[in-house]
Amino acid sequence: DDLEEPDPQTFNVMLVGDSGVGKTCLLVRFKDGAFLAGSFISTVGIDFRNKVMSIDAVKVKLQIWDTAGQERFRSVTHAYYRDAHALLLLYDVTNKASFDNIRAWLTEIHEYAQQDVVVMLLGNKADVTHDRVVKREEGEKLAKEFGVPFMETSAKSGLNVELAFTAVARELKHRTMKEPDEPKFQLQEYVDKEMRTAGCCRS
Ligand SMILES: Nc1nc2c(ncn2[C@@H]2O[C@H](COP(=O)(O)OP(=O)(O)OP(=O)(O)O)[C@@H](O)[C@H]2O)c(=O)[nH]1
Repeated sequence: DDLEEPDPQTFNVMLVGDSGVGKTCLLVRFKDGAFLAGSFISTVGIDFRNKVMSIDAVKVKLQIWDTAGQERFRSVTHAYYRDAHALLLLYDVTNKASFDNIRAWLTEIHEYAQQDVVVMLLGNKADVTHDRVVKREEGEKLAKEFGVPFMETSAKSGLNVELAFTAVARELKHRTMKEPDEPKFQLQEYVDKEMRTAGCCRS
């Protein structure tokens, strides 16, 4: 162990959204680069995984909390909102109800989370074509209405998974370690730019 190395700054990131939208899969994809196919094991209560990332040569540690989407665990997860620096709010593009519930999730976030929490809306399962019921434009529109950044992801294909966590980590790092004359970090601009350079279709 190198005792000279200081502990990296730690940020708490919480994954929230209805049961089955893919929160656990998104975390596993990000952490292990794998996809949990097959049977769906619903999260019970809350679970977390750490990941150290390098942002502009500065190490930051994300402590990622995977919450249970099921209603019966809501009171457990409420207690964790207060300590969250960022929330990744997911819906499933193949499940209209999960999208319609986003408004209720945002209300809950306003009620329990810190006022300056970073929120990003993610439309997951973007790999699915036939069963898609929520258009990307609808996600964009809702995000705009609430003033939160948005992108579509796929835990299955890996689309934008790294980017979602990196963007949030950048925003949080920027907030805490900003140089005095450094301009404010623009999360949505960053995400759009990264998606363009990755050759991802915006049309
Ligand atoms: N096609 C596709 N399926 C996915 C994707 N992400 C998750 N799934 C599937 O969706 C189901 C639910 O995924 P989970 O990650 O367990 O969902 P969750 O949001 O953690 O659910 P709770 O723990 O109950 O809140 C599983 O069967 C996954 O295989 C994705 O990006 N694409």
